[in-house]
Amino acid sequence: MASRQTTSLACESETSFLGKETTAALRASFALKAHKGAQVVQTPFQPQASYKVAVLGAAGGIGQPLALLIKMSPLVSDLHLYDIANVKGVAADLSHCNTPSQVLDFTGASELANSLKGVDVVVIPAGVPRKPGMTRDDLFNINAGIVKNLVEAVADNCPEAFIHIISNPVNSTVPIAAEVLKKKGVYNPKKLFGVTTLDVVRANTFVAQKKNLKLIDVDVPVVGGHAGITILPLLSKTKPSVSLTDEEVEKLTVRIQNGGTEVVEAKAGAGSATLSMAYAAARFVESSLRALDGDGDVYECSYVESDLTELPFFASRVKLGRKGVEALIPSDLQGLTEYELKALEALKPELKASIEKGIAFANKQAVTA
Ligand SMILES: NC(=O)c1ccc[n+]([C@@H]2O[C@H](COP(=O)([O-])OP(=O)(O)OC[C@H]3O[C@@H](n4cnc5c(N)ncnc54)[C@H](O)[C@@H]3O)[C@@H](O)[C@H]2O)c1
Ligand SMILES: O=C(O)C[C@H](O)C(=O)O
Repeated sequence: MASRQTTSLACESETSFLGKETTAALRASFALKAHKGAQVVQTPFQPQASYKVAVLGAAGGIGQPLALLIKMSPLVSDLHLYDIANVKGVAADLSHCNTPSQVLDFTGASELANSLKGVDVVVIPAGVPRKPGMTRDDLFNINAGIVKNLVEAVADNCPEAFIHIISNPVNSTVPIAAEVLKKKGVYNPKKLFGVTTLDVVRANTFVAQKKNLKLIDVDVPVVGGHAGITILPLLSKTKPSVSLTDEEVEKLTVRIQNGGTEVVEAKAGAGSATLSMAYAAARFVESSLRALDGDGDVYECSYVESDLTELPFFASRVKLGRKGVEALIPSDLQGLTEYELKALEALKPELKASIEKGIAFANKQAVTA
């Protein structure tokens, strides 16, 4: 939950997930030429700063709409799109949007290193999605190796970058990435993030619908991890504070935990959440860029190395700054309801096992030089 309101696109108010100033700048960039009578007036547009963002898995269901949303950010000067196939057309298409960033395409392992040179933020949605009946952990066998290889390349080519891991199972792929970075001697826990923003986006949407609140106002912290019961929305910490019956809490919690499965089932074999995920990931990218740009008031939930519980990785609200995670926010975990405390204890064994599975996988693999 970014401290600036981030829950709705610009249509509802001046403020969008891109932030008020950014939204205004974006509008300006969409209207570079304003017609004033017969005269064409150029509206100058200056990005506030210029950051390079790489998307690995950019031709996929998440990658394409995510690339579009990142292309709309005035904070981005260069957008690098990498995939093992089909990325040339995506980049050609996107490059025709008259927003400031230049788009470059990179196809296949031989172009991976170049896609990462000088990059400030790397977003990784590469990998296979779920089909009905599968758990996120069922993706481990394929996606663990993909994430390992990509993070090795990140370590070699842009070790200072913020790394956003989207590929599932996030509960395990983030610990895998950490181990890979450690083996390469470049691990900075402040810059490695599991993207759990979609859980917050869902929680905000479902609570606002249930309580008939303006979406833009609702902010629910979601902690734990990103799979089933490890997703723990702290409804008692909702802002503005809402009054919910025990039955409402139970129903909302289960719906938020099953949000991904809801989409997987509706798509009936054609993949998992892509559009809402792209929206959520773009919000997290924008928050990271604002933090890099010196905004001192950026907060998001993310799955990071943590000492808030006995688990080495845990999703919580974090303060983002130029150097990555500036602080974990412990206050959300204080004064929990009995329901939340029980759910927090219940999620720990599953999350612990997923973390250990990721670490064990990474440690039995050879590091690619
Ligand atoms: N963190 C979350 O909240 C969240 C939400 C939705 C989906 N996901 C996960 O994101 C991942 C991607 O989902 P999707 O719907 O975009 O899948 P998709 O199959 O549509 O796209 C995946 C893309 O990754 C590419 N790819 C595969 N191997 C690669 C490699 N080695 N290097 C680079 N690119 C590679 C594919 O070519 C494809 O273009 C899945 O693992 C899914 O479970 C996570
Ligand atoms: O549910 C999935 O498999 C994709 C993603 O993790 C989601 O929460 O939508």
